[in-house]
Amino acid sequence: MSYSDVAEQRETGHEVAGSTTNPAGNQGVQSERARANIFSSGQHAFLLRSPGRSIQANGCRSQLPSGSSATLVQRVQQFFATNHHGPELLVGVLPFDPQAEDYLVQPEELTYARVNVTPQPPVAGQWRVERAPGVTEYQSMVSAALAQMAASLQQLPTSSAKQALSKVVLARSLLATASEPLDSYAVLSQLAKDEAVTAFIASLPPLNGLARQLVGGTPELLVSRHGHIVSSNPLAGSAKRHADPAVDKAAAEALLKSEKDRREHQVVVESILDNLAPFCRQLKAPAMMQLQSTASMWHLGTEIEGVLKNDDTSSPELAVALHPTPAVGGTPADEALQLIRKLEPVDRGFYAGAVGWTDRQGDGEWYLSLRCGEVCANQIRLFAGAGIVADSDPVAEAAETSAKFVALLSALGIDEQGNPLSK
Ligand SMILES: C=C(O[C@@H]1C=C(C(=O)O)C=C[C@H]1O)C(=O)O
Repeated sequence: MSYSDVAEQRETGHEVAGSTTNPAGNQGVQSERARANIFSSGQHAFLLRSPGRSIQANGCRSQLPSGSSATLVQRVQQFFATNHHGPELLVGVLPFDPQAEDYLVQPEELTYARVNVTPQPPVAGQWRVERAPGVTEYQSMVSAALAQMAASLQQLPTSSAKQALSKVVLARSLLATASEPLDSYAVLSQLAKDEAVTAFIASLPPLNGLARQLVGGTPELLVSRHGHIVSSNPLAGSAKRHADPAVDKAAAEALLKSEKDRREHQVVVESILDNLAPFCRQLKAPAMMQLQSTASMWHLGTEIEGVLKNDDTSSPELAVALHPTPAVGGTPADEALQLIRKLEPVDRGFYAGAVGWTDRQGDGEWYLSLRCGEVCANQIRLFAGAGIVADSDPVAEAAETSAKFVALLSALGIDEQGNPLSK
């Protein structure tokens, strides 16, 4: 039985037998304490809890040989063709940069049962936060991107204006250092309070012998494949949420009407439809973009669904075809990528890449790794980005990145300066 079958049964309320598999054939859903211990023990661990589905994978039975996105489909195919023992599933992370190396493993054991997470106190103690780049530098990066877009448009004859650089997503990062080691599971437990997001923890390749994990709560589905159904839920165009319901509603309405945000969103939808079309015999997206929200942000969103032409098209193949979408990269993708490499001072690593799983049948789910941080010992590096289009305002774009940091910073119990949040 594939993961999709199990998840489908869960969703429809049927009892699921054998929700945990491991080599000894043992069954059982772990206690939350046991789960938290796994995440702090340094062994390989993976947890993905989306609004409808959960998957938890512990241990590393074998690692998929790492490589760039160009070889992912072939490596995954080869893996399932030659590995016959253990769970028929790979879980892990794809980097933002398609030329960088991914990190996927076949776990020792799997749990599909709904993961309930009890909020635990965020890390206590003192924090120091360093910005890279600083806010003023970020605004200069946005101005540089705007200049590049104008130049790109000027260099092309009017008939080719569509090929000009029209969107680039620029990110900034915060390195937060605590006075004691960080507990990724406690950070996840705070993020998971927001039922609108897909909460995740994924082990990353160790750095200088130290265990690292990516922990986050993402609102965005890059792509999923269940049987012959393909789904994607791109978000682009954002506004901060407000405690006052009237102000919050006004912010949402203004976002829905904003010509600049609608254009920013449309670019993403078009790119996804163009890239999915060759794989699909049916493909549909609603004519109108919708408002979608998390606890701290409003977004413009579109739910895209397609029917595959060929059942051999796997979820890694679809993820590679789409990534990086202009929700996290830009358009044209290559030019945007070059500009990101040139302007951003900190390598994105696995931020704005994807986190997810694929099984032997090719089913799988890949979420964009957003609203996340890379945890190592007593540090966490956070990233947040904003889509820059022709009439972007550098000050407003910097403010948008601050708003996107709120989810993670609140989970840590601090503000952007590292001061404790008042209760
Ligand atoms: C890049 C991020 O978010 C992406 C960019 C968005 C935008 O520019 O409006 C909205 C959602 C995400 O697709 C981020 O959260 O860091």
